Amino acid sequence: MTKTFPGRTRKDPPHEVLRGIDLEIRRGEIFGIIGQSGAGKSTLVRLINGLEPVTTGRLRVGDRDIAGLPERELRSVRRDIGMIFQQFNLFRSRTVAGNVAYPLKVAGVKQPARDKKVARLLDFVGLLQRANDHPEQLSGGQQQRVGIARALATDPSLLLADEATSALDPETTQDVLNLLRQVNRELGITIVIITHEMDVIRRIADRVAVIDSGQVIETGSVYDVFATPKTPEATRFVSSTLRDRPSADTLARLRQVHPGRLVSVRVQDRPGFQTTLSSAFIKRDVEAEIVFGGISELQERPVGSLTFALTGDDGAVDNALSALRADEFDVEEHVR
Ligand SMILES: Nc1ncnc2c1ncn2[C@@H]1O[C@H](COP(=O)(O)OP(=O)(O)OP(=O)(O)O)[C@@H](O)[C@H]1O
Repeated sequence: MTKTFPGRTRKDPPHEVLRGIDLEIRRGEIFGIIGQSGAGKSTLVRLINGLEPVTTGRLRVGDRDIAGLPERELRSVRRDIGMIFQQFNLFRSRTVAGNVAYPLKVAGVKQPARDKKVARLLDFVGLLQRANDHPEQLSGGQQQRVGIARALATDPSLLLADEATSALDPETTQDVLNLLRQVNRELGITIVIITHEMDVIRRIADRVAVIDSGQVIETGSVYDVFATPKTPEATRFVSSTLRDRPSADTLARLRQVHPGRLVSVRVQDRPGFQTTLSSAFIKRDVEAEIVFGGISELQERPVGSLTFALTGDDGAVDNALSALRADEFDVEEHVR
């Protein structure tokens, strides 16, 4: 699908914000959408939610094609979608319980069924004791928990989280992500999480799409995108969280203390990875010293990269690198 906004004035050209978007989000998964500010993430959320019409193409939510649906039917699509936001968007004048009760009231749920449901939701998010407090008496993480309880009130099958942890500190972020995982695993709710932080994707998502300038430039399992990013943009996002590649400053420092050629090799989850790697150097009398690196685990498989200073005959180093590349090792030489 595509989305184009008209120019602000008649003279301004139309603004094509999303181009050729071709995505499938599967029922029951946690799907991450990552991109820089302005990439078009929020617009995509507004399309999925039926708040903005797509310009061309099709958009199916569940078993309904929502492109071109009349407002009345869109409302019923929206009832099946919960939303949480960066700034929580709670009513300040209502209590915690009042905030969670609100969508139920709108849906016509009468007391005492409403009170019962609110209590169950607050218990689920761990805030039953705070039911009568007002949002400003709660921490940011607790306010987002209220946001989650409110989003779940109408039993949606899809939850859209737009930068839901961007206003939170790292520890609180982890708590909220744990709660979202619980929502997904225990209640079977599909979650679409929009973020500019690769760390959030790494911690929670099953699959991810990287969007850049309104296009999906990469999509796949979180492991695959982390282990073998294919575009410079995805590589940048991955490095921002794994910190497994030396920065330009670090490279300059490494060059001062290590005489050899500096080469980074991406870690792969395959049997004999390390043996094959080291024997490629040993066989050719190339000395390979690890000078930088980071290996971590993702979905219980190793990811990361190792940077070597290679010393030996120049031709032998070239041979070793060619042999590794031929064996599908991802090798990057840091040329001066
Ligand atoms: N109603 C609109 N009319 C015209 N242009 C719009 C409209 N809404 C969004 N845009 C433009 O679409 C582009 C993408 O915006 P969007 O908010 O979707 O990006 P984003 O990836 O969510 O970024 P951020 O994280 O900063 O919100 C921006 O250039 C924005 O100016």
